[in-house]
Amino acid sequence: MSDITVENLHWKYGDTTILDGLTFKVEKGNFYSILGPNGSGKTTLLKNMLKILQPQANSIFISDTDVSVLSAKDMAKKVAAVPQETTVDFDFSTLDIVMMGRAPYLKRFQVESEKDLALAKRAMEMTNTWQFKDKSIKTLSGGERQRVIVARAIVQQTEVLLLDEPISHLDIHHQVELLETVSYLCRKENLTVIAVLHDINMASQYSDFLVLINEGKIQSIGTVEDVITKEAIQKVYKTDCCIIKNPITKKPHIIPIGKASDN
Ligand SMILES: Nc1ncnc2c1ncn2[C@@H]1O[C@H](COP(=O)(O)OP(=O)(O)OP(=O)(O)O)[C@@H](O)[C@H]1O
Repeated sequence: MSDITVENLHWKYGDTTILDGLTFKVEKGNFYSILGPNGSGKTTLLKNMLKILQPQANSIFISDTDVSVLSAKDMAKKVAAVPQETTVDFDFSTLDIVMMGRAPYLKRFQVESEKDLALAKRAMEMTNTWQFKDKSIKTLSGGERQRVIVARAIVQQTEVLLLDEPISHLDIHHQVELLETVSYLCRKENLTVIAVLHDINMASQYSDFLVLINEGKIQSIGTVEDVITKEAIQKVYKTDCCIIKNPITKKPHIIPIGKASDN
């Protein structure tokens, strides 16, 4: 059974159609990357899935539940998110920020337990952030903060993790570390991951499946070999490329050659 179903999802900003009847299914426990050019609607899709933007009824289902009717607290038990912008304005300790991931499970005025602290420690060790636990979140670098927000998402213990360009501020070491952590969660904890990525080669290496979006529509969905084709890159990104097999992982690896000609 599908874990997430998106069915004929539309979204407009004013009179401008951004999502134009998106329909696709996501299978539980897999790593999906969403690819597509700037402005194609990837973040708008994620915001609908998180109910930051209110989706129309019967357009997004998680484990057969229509998300449009879920309360904020119930949503937070099902879906965790790592947003594109992770700046925090408050002077909280890093550990406090991660512990906020437990909020959906606490009753009013209830304080966190030893179990909550153990979950936070585990998540921070997985993301290599435990050493920052007493530091103010405001003093961390962009990349360090990103990993802390991933730890907060992990302690939320949801079925689904959505990440919007999670590696855009990270150096290559931390990009690999973060994607390996997320892949590990998929495999070991049956977490369903949907990540918006711009780096096609990283997406190819770490994803089980890809969803390619163009102008608010699904261009293609499938295995990395199905989706990463010369023709699709040329059509969607207006870029000529050659595609080789990564000699180690055997996954498709694109090498851009130049801007595609207009005809
Ligand atoms: N609040 C808003 N009001 C009006 N238009 C918006 C708003 N947010 C986004 N848009 C427009 O919606 C379109 C899709 O934006 P979205 O952020 O979903 O694209 P994206 O695929 O995530 O792009 P990128 O790769 O550049 O992050 C863009 O044309 C954008 O300008």
